[in-house]
Amino acid sequence: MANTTLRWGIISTGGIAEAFAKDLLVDPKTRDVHDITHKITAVGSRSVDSAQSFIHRIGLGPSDKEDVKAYGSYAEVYADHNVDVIYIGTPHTFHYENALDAIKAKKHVLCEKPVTTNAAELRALIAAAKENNVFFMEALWTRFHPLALEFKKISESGALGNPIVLHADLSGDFDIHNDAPRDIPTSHRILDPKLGGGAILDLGPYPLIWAIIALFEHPSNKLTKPTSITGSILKTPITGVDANTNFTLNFSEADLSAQAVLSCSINTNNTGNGVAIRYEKGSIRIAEPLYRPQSFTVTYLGKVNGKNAVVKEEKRFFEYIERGLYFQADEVARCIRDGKIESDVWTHQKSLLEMEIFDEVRRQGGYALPPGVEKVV
Ligand SMILES: NC(=O)C1=CN([C@@H]2O[C@H](COP(=O)(O)OP(=O)(O)OC[C@H]3O[C@@H](n4cnc5c(N)ncnc54)[C@H](OP(=O)(O)O)[C@@H]3O)[C@@H](O)[C@H]2O)C=CC1
Ligand SMILES: O=C1OC[C@@H](O)[C@H](O)[C@H]1O
Repeated sequence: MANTTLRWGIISTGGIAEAFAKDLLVDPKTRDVHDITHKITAVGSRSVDSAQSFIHRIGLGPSDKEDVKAYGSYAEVYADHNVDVIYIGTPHTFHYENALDAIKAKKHVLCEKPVTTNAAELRALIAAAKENNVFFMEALWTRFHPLALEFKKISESGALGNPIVLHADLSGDFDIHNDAPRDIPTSHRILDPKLGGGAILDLGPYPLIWAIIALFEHPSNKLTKPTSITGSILKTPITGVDANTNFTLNFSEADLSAQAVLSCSINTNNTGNGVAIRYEKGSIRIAEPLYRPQSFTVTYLGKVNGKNAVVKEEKRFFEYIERGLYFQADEVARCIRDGKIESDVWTHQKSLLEMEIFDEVRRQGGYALPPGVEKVV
């Protein structure tokens, strides 16, 4: 098969943009991928110095054969004819306007999670992507990991029966209470409500993605939305963002009767339990961290001497070069090559479901973002 080269323009020069750019530069052939190549042709930042320093940090410099442009604005990247697709790594509350600007410039877009601050913004972006005939996807990288693909196969094989209950938590202690000195300032995107701070928008996508794969995507569910969403939020008095959020989803519309119990926190660490899914005939436990697990254990239940017992247990391990952010980039490249405006794996519908759930959990928990932060309501 012919090799397709996708030319990336990177918007912003923060933590995840750097990790993503470095992963893009991992030669696909070392991962046994031969149909696509990724090339970074432009980096845009609010400061040209920052763009230049970013290019240097990711290992592409003036002496490099690659011609990478450093721009002191995002708009110049959208206008660059040597860019096919824009990667957006700005804080959540800028995703809508950055993605819209890129789409209007007829660029394809891969936008960090959470794709927007609410469902209304996302609906507007999906409409804009369709109108401009460009590819648009939320960067839910975990969905593209080989572990997730293998998990899905086993989960849907029928060997375990239908799923019944899923528990998943992703937490991180960001040291929000450490006053002397506070580890993160109140202007940090995790604490600042103007940047969509708090647990639900930042960490919530990860427990949710496992519920989406195991329950929403399960053939017995027939892609029906949760029949109920129940959310509970505990806010931090420091800035009023959600520190501890729990949400429960029931899937009982089609041929499934299953519940997801999900949670995320910014002031304590993970539980140590990862994801646990109990099925009619066994269970699957996925190791932490939920955004990049590297193993899962499948336990099969059966009858031994007439009693319920574990009849088989299998542990599967997965190794990735660097962080594994390139799997989603490969999907983007193949979709664009094939003329698609949407991934079949992480669809617009799934991102929309995610944002609708977060809207409802924030509504029930009383976490409203400051006026003007949500650009479409
Ligand atoms: N997929 C994953 O594993 C991860 C995803 N994320 C997601 O990526 C996004 C960014 O997170 P992260 O990289 O940690 O954030 P950082 O704060 O490290 O970087 C954000 C970058 O956005 C740009 N920016 C534009 N406007 C602002 C503003 N007003 N305040 C701060 N930065 C601004 C800056 O780049 P510049 O100055 O160059 O314009 C900044 O460096 C979030 O939406 C988060 O959810 C985060 C971590 C991991
Ligand atoms: O996407 C993410 O994954 C890892 C977390 O630590 C981070 O806060 C989040 O943005």
